[in-house]
Amino acid sequence: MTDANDQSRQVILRTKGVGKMFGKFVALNNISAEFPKGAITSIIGPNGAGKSTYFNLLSGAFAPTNGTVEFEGRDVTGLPQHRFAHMGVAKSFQITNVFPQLTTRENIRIGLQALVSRYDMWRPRARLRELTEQADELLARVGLWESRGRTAKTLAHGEQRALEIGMALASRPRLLLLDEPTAGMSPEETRTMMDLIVKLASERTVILVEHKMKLVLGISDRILVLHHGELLAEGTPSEVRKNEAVKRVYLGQREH
Ligand SMILES: Nc1ncnc2c1ncn2[C@@H]1O[C@H](COP(=O)(O)OP(=O)(O)OP(=O)(O)O)[C@@H](O)[C@H]1O
Repeated sequence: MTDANDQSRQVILRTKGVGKMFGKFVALNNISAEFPKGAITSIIGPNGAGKSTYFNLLSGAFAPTNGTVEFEGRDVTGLPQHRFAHMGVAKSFQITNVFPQLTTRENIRIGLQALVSRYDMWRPRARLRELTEQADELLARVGLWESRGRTAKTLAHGEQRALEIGMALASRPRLLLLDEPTAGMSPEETRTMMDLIVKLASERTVILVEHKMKLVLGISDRILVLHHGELLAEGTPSEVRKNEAVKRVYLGQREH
């Protein structure tokens, strides 16, 4: 975790009064929040709270109906998704998004190849060697180097999610957005994924969506709590844990 004073000095992402309507339904209402650079910020809340909708606004998948999104001090509201990727924002989804027939290494290489310029077509062999080295480095970082020759479909669910994160890292993002990275995982896979997130956060900012509060309390620098599309609470894990409104929302839920 980073020092609290450092965090307050630099903000990588900010939303000002963002809202999202689906027809007449208000999925998200007037959310203003700041995401400190170099920190892990988790967005939590019960089912239907608006977490995924907020995630989609932060990653540029949706434009907000109202309000603005700023990345590194620049207004990026409504910019197309690929512009977010170019600026240094990468994301991974709840649903695993790997190429099942390809090997683990080939999957990562595809992520890297997306960054290849036309010039590289003239020196394919050198480029392939370079890509393979970079892919192996990324595979090691997400704990999959030993599985580099396996086809992705034979990997366990947790390993597929790690692979997807490896693919997201190929663009060397400054901000990594993760939507429920432990969804559907066993307790052991969940622990491995949490360790990986902490490791990755030492090199870049991480924003995480999660509906199980307990899971993120130990690893987050800051927590935002959404409920019925509103920002119910925000603060450090201990502040949020003590918050009466948060306790009420989570009370009686089996898994938190
Ligand atoms: N495309 C859409 N069209 C209409 N309503 C939507 C759409 N997407 C989300 N909603 C509604 O907006 C509200 C917030 O949904 P959202 O998926 O953001 O919640 P969530 O906190 O991520 O929930 P979960 O933990 O179940 O994934 C829900 O009531 C949902 O039904």
